[in-house]
Amino acid sequence: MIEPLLVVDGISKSFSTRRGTISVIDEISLQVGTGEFVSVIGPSGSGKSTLFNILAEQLRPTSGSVRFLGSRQPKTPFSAYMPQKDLLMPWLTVEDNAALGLVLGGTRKREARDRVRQLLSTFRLEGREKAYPFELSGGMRQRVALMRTVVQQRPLLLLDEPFGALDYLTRTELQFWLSELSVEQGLTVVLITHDVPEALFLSDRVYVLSDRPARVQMVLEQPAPRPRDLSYLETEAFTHDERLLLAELTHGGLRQKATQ
Ligand SMILES: Nc1ncnc2c1ncn2[C@@H]1O[C@H](COP(=O)(O)OP(=O)(O)OP(=O)(O)O)[C@@H](O)[C@H]1O
Repeated sequence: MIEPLLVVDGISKSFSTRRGTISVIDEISLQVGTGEFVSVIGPSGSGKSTLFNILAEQLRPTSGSVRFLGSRQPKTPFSAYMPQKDLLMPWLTVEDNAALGLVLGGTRKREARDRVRQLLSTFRLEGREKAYPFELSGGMRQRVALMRTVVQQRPLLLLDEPFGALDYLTRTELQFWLSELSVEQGLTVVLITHDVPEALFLSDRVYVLSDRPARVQMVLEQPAPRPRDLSYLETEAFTHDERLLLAELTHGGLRQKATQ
């Protein structure tokens, strides 16, 4: 039994607006164990970012509970969050951009740079530490942004569509790399994605959300050992689950819309 790190128990979230109260999340429960890779996939506008903001302790649920069970450093958040956009500062070098999260959290610049340098080869950025963002490819920029998140050594990583804006080949290359990295570094990850193959390829478990208000519509376990390689994409388990998920997300969504 994998030690649970995050336990989300029946959380709901609603917002008061001028047009009344809107319910965005409805009784979502999920669990993430130490070292697990979990994906959350759902239709656009279903409430994924709201869920992430709750997991990142930026928002409180209206009801239900979120428990973080791993130990955290005093006064630091439990998770490190990588948003969709890389948010690299154009005037900072690769190493200073990667160190920024640590520096903002109070680590001295020198120590932060040292920690970043130890990760440069893992993130395939050796020799590029003095480069500026405009000198980097899209894939490199995302690796810098991910390094900024990983170097903080928080118990939980929250990745919000990290490869959504990249071209197909770069995205695929980074998915393979992230699969290896997450196992090598023992990362515990929750990933938001719209990309069905990405969710299945990377994850131990995929939570499929319904249209708003988001409920857990389906949970797909992916028991094949990680990291996976190209051959996993040809397995019967993968193609079966890919079809199932696509049907759920398209037909399920359409069915719901038709009855609303
Ligand atoms: N602070 C807020 N006040 C009112 N409504 C909000 C607020 N935050 C989010 N919403 C609404 O909640 C719904 C879900 O938004 P959210 O950004 O969580 O969806 P999402 O699944 O991440 O969308 P996408 O996939 O398009 O990024 C939207 O209808 C949004 O307008």
